[in-house]
Amino acid sequence: MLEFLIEKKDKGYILFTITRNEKRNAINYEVMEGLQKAINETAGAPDVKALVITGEGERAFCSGGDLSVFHSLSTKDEAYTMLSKMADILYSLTTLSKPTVALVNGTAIGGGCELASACDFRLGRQGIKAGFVQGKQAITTGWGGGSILAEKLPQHAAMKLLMEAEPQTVEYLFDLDFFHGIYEEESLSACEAFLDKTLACDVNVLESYKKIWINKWAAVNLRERMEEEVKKCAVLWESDAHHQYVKTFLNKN
Ligand SMILES: CC[C@@H](C(=O)O)C(=O)SCCNC(=O)CCNC(=O)[C@H](O)C(C)(C)COP(=O)(O)OP(=O)(O)OC[C@H]1O[C@@H](n2cnc3c(N)ncnc32)[C@H](O)[C@@H]1OP(=O)(O)O
Repeated sequence: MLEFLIEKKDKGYILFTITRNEKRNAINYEVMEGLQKAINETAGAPDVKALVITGEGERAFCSGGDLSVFHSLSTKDEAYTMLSKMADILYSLTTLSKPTVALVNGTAIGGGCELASACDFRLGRQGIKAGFVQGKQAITTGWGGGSILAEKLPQHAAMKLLMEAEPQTVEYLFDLDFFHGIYEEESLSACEAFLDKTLACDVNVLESYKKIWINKWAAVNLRERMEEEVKKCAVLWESDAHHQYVKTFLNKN
């Protein structure tokens, strides 16, 4: 069964859905490939103006890395290979030439929050929670999401989220400017209403504006900072404390 869906919508955007509800939309290697494909298709299609990312069902947007797959990565070097692969994808998502939306329809945990941070806009469904919980798992954001968050949020807000490592309510995250809208209606309708005016603009206009931020992120060496973050996480990954967390989670479930 395919672990993701890429749909071109009539309103002029591509919808990427992780279809692993039974694993709370955790990211494995297949989802990584799918995400890169959706990014490339959005960039390459002249009639596509935006990319929207979401998760199947209502339970989870994305529960981060698939621990049932990644638990086999025990050394720093093994972890680095996986972490840097996803960091490359998140950088290409961050710097995609068109606007991007994380449609956070359910819980977002760990790498799920990194994925959302890489999007230009984040919409959260009423009642959901999201958290950069990596700190409670004896690691840090391993896909470069901490550096991305530092570009998107004021310093105090980004630091608080990363250093407290707790799932927080959508209202709390809206107040910190992590979410740009809270919705109660059906997810796609809420997203289309949010994007309505943007999708009415010419694609060249959208790309020109997006370039302002792409240039800024290049000037502040975002890619290099993400790489440093990945390397630091890879070192923590091989600690006993992190392996113990993963073992406990997998045994509990
Ligand atoms: C690895 C990269 C790293 C980074 O660089 O950022 C990270 O992403 S670290 C974060 C890793 N993710 C987690 O620790 C999240 C773990 N999951 C949860 O805390 C919870 O599942 C949930 C997301 C809060 C949802 O809770 P709930 O709705 O109660 O579902 P269950 O816990 O019962 O899970 C159902 C089912 O899904 C499996 N599952 C959930 N998350 C993952 C995951 N990340 N990887 C693999 N499998 C996952 C869970 O094991 C259950 O499976 P079954 O028992 O077989 O039904």
